[in-house]
Amino acid sequence: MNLKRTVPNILITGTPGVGKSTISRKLAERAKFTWREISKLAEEHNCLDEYDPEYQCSILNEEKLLDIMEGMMIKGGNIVDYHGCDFFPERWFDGVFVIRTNNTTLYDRLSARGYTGKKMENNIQCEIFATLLEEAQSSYKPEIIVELTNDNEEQLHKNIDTIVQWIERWKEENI
Ligand SMILES: Nc1ncnc2c1ncn2[C@@H]1O[C@H](COP(=O)(O)OP(=O)(O)O)[C@@H](O)[C@H]1O
Repeated sequence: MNLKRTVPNILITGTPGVGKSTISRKLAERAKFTWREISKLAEEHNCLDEYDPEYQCSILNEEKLLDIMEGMMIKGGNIVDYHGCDFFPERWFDGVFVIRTNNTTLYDRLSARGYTGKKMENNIQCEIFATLLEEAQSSYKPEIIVELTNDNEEQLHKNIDTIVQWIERWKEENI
């Protein structure tokens, strides 16, 4: 059976605070795609295991979450938003957008969110070392990865336009 998608699936990834949710929400409205917010899906479907005191967050039951999402991803038109990307099946995604933010801006955004201490430090380091970009590069083909800087409102609008245009181009090339 040929299950070729007629609209792409998109992954929006990056360090917490870079603007994944903001971009995903706006993009879902513009492109009429479905926003699959992993943290919300995990909560709704009981995919969160015990609390990790070091990282100050609940541990995601990845296997369970992937089983739940499998059916959602078949038709395309999904925007998946998560601060990790290596555990998803590669075949799910046609485009992987890695969102980046400069460290000072990220620090301010995470402070406003109440992050302090080790949690703040880990996230800033994650951005400094481009951890998510590297993770994307080791998990997906280079031609489907796009890195976008998201420091201010102007860039936010530009990024949405860039992804909308990318979707249109994908459709022209794949239908
Ligand atoms: N391009 C941008 N310019 C200014 N503020 C932004 C921009 N993108 C996101 N923000 C703000 O930064 C904070 C973190 O954004 P959010 O989308 O929640 O990040 P993430 O989903 O990656 O954790 C929010 O307060 C959001 O309003």
